[in-house]
Amino acid sequence: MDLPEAFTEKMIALMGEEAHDFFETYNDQRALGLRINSLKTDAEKLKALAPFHMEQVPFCPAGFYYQKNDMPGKHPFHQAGLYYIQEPTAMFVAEVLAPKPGERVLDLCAAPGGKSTQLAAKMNNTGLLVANEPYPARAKILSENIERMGITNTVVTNERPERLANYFPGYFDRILVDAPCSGEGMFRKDPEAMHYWSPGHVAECAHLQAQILEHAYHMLRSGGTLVYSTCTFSPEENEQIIEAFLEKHHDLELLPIDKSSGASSGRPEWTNTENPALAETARLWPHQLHGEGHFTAKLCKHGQAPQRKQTAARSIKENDLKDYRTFEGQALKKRLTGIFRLIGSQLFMYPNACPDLNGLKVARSGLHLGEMKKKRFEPNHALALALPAEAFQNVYPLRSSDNEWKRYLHGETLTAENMPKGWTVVTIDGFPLGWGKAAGGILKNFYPKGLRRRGLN
Ligand SMILES: C[S@@+](CC[C@H](N)C(=O)[O-])C[C@H]1O[C@@H](n2cnc3c(N)ncnc32)[C@H](O)[C@@H]1O
Repeated sequence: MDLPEAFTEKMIALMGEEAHDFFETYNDQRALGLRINSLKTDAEKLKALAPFHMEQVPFCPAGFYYQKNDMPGKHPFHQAGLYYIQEPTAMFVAEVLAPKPGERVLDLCAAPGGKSTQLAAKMNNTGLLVANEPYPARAKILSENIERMGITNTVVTNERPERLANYFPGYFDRILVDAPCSGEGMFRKDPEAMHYWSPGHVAECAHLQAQILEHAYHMLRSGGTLVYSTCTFSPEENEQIIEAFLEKHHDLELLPIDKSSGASSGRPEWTNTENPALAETARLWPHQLHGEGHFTAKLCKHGQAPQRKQTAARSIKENDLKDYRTFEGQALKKRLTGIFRLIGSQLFMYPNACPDLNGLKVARSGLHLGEMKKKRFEPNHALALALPAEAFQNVYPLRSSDNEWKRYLHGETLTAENMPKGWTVVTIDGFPLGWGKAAGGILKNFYPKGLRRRGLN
């Protein structure tokens, strides 16, 4: 691999003899990982059903290495949201933030959603996760991944961090800043990243990272935890960012990170002050474990944090849910309760802990239930993916061992003789894949047009 010359020179200056082992990894295959979605299944079930070779990632209980020929992205279980394909060292970060059910959590730089989907699973779909991404096209991908994984406790915002900071001062229990970076850990995965790399780009990223962290600081409550991470090796974007952040805010303290599963200490000697506390940060190196590489710092805020009074989001009236309730009575076995909100004709169920989101650019507000049409309700794909098969009245079962699922994911009509008329959830080996509507011996296909054929033969 033709690494940028200035990059190799810099790494040799920093690492000395160790640089040899580090550069050797660029001749190896990159590490491939998937993380099981604990909201839908577990390792035992997936191992029994899926034809993949799964080997435990040591620093993430739900994480597994797979082999190139497995191609889990092409398996229908991917569309059913049973796992997220994620670079293994990236899985370390949400383990360090370790959010708990019921908390208020912010993922400030969230697209495409690897870490957000992991955080939501760790929160067991409760509390409130705000997953933010400033670029609209990337926010859309993030939103689709939140939907695929059946996540209902998450609001996807499409905002600049400064606007969110005005809205949510002192609000969050935990914040993740998985910052845009120079991506030195991405060179094996995405060789394009090497073309963007330059010492100037590293400096630009460092400048942006410091700004983003400032906004995150203002949104963290007193006693709250902030995790900062990058997928790059440069000290300017890692230890030096944390060094400056600690100097600016004396109420921040670096917390220790468990390194027993292969992470190593941050490098205070790569900073100006050589603050020994920086050794509490963690580096995951590709020559020390199987993965591409990450940096992670965990901080606690001790000082006071001014807050803004938030108004809780209020549900629309039960009377206005009539068409939805009619649909629900026919299609679901359970009655949903929560904060129902209409955005235009689209009906959502907000996360229970959600404030009203007036004034924010929101790409997804909790569970998208469907659309209120004239005197009828049409369910959204998100609803099929958010509930287990047992929650639906009518099920059209497909098996991954047959090829029928390809026809469904391609958008074709399926035969449905002797099926009860109406909304039906299509499952793959017992896991919901999407909607169909049975009538006259056929199942009309409601798999979203935008998702059809994507990544499939
Ligand atoms: C390293 S990626 C995040 C990866 C994501 N956390 C995941 O695990 O899938 C950084 C993200 O930050 C976004 N970003 C860029 N500039 C930003 C800014 N000023 N504030 C917040 N996010 C920004 C990028 O568009 C990108 O999606």
